[in-house]
Amino acid sequence: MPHATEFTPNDYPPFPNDPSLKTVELQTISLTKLLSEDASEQDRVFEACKTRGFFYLELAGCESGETILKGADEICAMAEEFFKLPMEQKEEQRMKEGQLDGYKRVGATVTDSSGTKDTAEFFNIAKNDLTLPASQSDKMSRSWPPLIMSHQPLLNAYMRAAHATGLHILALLAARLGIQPEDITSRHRLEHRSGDLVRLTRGPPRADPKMPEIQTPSHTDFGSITVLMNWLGGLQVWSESARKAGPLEPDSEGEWLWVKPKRGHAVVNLGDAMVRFTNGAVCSGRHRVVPAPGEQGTWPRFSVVYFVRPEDECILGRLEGEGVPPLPEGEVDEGLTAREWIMRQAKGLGTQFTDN
Ligand SMILES: O=C(O)CCC(=O)C(=O)O
Ligand SMILES: [Fe+2]
Repeated sequence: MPHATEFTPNDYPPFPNDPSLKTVELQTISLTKLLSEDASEQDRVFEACKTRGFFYLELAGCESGETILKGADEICAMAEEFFKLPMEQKEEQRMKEGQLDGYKRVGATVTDSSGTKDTAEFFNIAKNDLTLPASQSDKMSRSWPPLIMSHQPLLNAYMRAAHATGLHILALLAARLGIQPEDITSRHRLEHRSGDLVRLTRGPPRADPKMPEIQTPSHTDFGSITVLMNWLGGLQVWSESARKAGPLEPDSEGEWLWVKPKRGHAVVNLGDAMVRFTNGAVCSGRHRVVPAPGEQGTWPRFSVVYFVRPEDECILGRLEGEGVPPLPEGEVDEGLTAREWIMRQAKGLGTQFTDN
């Protein structure tokens, strides 16, 4: 029996307690402690970012954390409504060539070199549009559906909290690497154009108990830092930390490990831009999404992701800092802008921008 209301996290069964499911051990970092400049919490986050590039962020106890925690539930209820709209209405919001925002239907992305299609749909909502004051709605890059516009205050508050949280973490990593924190913050100004967005994703229940359908294919995130809220299992990380970007297949021996969802916590991970800025001092972990294991897999899986990305015109290259390794003799940065990098990676991930 399909579930009539799909996003009901209080009804979800727990992640299975099955020793054959290998899970990853991630550090749990308190946002409240980070915001109060707790040095040992900063040490732990720095360590997590130098190794796997993934950690749990405990959200309770501070205003921005509570905004994310409560906001994600409300945004997810909205996402359920959005994905229930007739396909023609969703397709009106289709992501077109050269765009990062909009709707991507099931199957628009290939997940492997033999062309297997993805099974999740997502909707990307642009930070630059939803954080505009109401008097400037005419400056929006597209006409967002009424469902989104009626939630603008919620999305605006969420985006600002997630952006500020991400930047706080990036700035402290910079400081630990001897990079001027302003060298990071000046490249991620909220009002400036960037590929920042909220992504709402819906993956269907597991169709085949053995073969995991791929909801989101293997990738590293393109931007600087990602704040992910999810309620069901399904996210997996590649066991070997790598510092090389690029879809689709992992380039090292290893295996997929489940990331257990943890109530009250975001999953935070670094993206490729931070690897570039730090010339590999920190890691951008490879991950993918499959349907949740066990009983959890009978539910559709939703996630709400905020991507903090560098400003469009920012050059992705090594920043100066005593903890940042030098480029090899004779090597220079490619000089790509963040926009060029993100568009290139989005294409490489296999997103097809076709009408069919
Ligand atoms: O849905 C998730 O849990 C993560 C999705 C993801 O990795 C992405 O959209 O980049
Ligand atoms: Fe991702």
